[in-house]
Amino acid sequence: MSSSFLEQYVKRITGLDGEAAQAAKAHIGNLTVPPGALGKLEALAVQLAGITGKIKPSFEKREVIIMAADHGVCAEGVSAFPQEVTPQMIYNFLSGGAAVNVLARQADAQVVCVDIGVNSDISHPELISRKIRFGTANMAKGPAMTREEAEMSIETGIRLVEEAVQRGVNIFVTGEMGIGNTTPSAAVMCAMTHTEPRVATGRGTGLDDERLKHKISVIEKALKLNRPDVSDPIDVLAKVGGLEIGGLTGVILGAAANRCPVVIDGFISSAAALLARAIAPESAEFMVASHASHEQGHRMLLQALDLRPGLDLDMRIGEGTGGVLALTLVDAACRIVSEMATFESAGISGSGEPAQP
Ligand SMILES: Cc1cc2ncn([C@H]3O[C@H](COP(=O)(O)O)[C@@H](O)[C@H]3O)c2cc1C
Ligand SMILES: O=C(O)c1cccnc1
Repeated sequence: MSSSFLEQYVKRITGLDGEAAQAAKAHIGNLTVPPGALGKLEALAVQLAGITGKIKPSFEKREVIIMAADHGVCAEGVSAFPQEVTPQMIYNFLSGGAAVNVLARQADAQVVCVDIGVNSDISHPELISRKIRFGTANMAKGPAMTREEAEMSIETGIRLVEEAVQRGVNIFVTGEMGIGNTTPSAAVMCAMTHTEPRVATGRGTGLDDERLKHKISVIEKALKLNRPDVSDPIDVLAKVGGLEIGGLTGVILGAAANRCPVVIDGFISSAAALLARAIAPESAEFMVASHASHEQGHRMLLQALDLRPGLDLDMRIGEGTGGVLALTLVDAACRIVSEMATFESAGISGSGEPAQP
């Protein structure tokens, strides 16, 4: 990494608070259920304690950051939808009508939409304009962007999180919009996890068999042509990534540096998580997996991240939808530790005592 900002910034990211995590584990062990019976919710409660240093945390101020950008590789016909859907959906987000808006309202989360690289001029009083360039270049013909632009995208995500933390936000959800973005996400996954494109690549918005085959060949071509240095996440991002993927990498790093949980949405967000972890391994400890997307490759990607998703709803849309839905699991984990009775307080016999004949 050559950026001195990033190099300095990631030094702030340190691991979980082991003492708080241990205390939460001990507390959960006393709750009125058989040991371990609350499954992943217990693990989540322990993680949240380790993240915040509090046994009974709560997350009132939640934000889903939707990074929006376009992709030059769309010229190869890798998406079932045209590129103009990216700005059209941005206006939909800003007027509250998209799937993520509905689910965010249910979860009481604020939706923030960022133009980090949309290929057209868009303006709206509520749109955060941080355009780095008008879409990436076509990675099937050369690098998607320069190293400087890749670094700038990460820095943009970090700065947005820093501003949000100043406003009191204490949990983040990753979201994105960018027609074509399952293609660079699959390419990033291939590079970072040494996976074959035919395994990592899915249908995105709904490609048929023939177009899926073509998408796989475009990703193979892009990887062969650009030869991303797999030991250098910024090089991978610059050569075969996307501006929103970089922005989300920054959101994850920013959340980790501020000791906030960051709920990882679907396939695109998980590709960003791979990059964040490669830049700062301890950032992984702040990630909460939301759902297993229906997109091919996502389960394998989550496995590579060592993340276990809480939800499995066959969703394949991104935007942050799975992430905001999973806030209910975060709330559940928080409520269990703060509201449940213990064996002692409820006067219930623990498993250590012999059963009455
Ligand atoms: C109407 C509409 C709304 C969306 N919301 C998220 N995506 C999702 O689909 C796109 C990725 O799929 P692909 O790589 O196949 O283009 C991204 O924009 C992603 O956010 C949408 C896509 C569409 C068409
Ligand atoms: O899992 C996702 O994030 C996803 C899947 C398909 C299309 N867009 C997003």
